[in-house]
Amino acid sequence: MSLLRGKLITFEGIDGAGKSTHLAWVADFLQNQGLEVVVTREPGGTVLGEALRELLLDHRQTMHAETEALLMFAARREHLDKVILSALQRGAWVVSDRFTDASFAYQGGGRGVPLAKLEKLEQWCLEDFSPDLTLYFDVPVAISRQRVQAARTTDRFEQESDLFFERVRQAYLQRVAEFPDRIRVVEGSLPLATVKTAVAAIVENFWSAQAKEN
Ligand SMILES: Nc1ncnc2c1ncn2[C@@H]1O[C@H](COP(=O)(O)OP(=O)(O)OP(=O)(O)O)[C@@H](O)[C@H]1O
Ligand SMILES: Cc1cn([C@H]2C[C@H](O)[C@@H](COP(=O)(O)O)O2)c(=O)[nH]c1=O
Repeated sequence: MSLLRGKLITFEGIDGAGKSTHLAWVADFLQNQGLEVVVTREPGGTVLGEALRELLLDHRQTMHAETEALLMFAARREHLDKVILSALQRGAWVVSDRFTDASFAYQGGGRGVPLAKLEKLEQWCLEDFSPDLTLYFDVPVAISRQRVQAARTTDRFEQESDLFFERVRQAYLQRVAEFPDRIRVVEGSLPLATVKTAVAAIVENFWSAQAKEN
């Protein structure tokens, strides 16, 4: 993994936190610095991953919480193999809408899958690999619910209760406390322009630090 020349930036947060809205802008910014940028998402990013996504998000499906966790990590293993590692090895920067933190938040916090089991899966699938920078968009559950319901028909996760999303949010905040150097918090409930300024500051600082190192 030490031969990787590119960087992985991940976007995290509960549904409707504003990740996708800002991800496109970040990809444009990095491209304008002359970088090759690969935009991807989880679950998904590969043919198999997108097929698993269809099943995982389909509100007609029911599955055991640990089955859900295993499918998330299966999709991630494929994503790492087919998209992320090869891109990083050739020097591209990868911007992913969600990655492993989501499994700890949704399957761990939301569904109650023991963290020790998720840690084992993470170690198995990723070994010592982790994102270089994570932007966590923090929003109160009530705001995320309003945004999702206004924007589209809801999927299997989005149909979960407010209590589920409170647990997911708390689990994300626990990840923030655990990985303070990697995960940066963005106040996603502020007006769009203010959020964009905050995102820009984080990404531009990260980019400048990397550019100075090389
Ligand atoms: N800061 C903001 N203020 C007001 N509305 C916002 C803000 N950020 C995003 N939105 C709106 O909220 C909705 C959800 O945003 P977006 O799709 O970016 O969220 P997301 O985190 O990617 O959600 P999901 O994980 O469910 O895909 C969109 O309609 C978007 O325009
Ligand atoms: C990677 C990952 C995702 N999820 C959940 C979180 C979201 O509700 C959906 C993905 O939908 P989005 O609109 O693309 O955000 O999947 C999860 O539960 N666990 C995971 O590891």
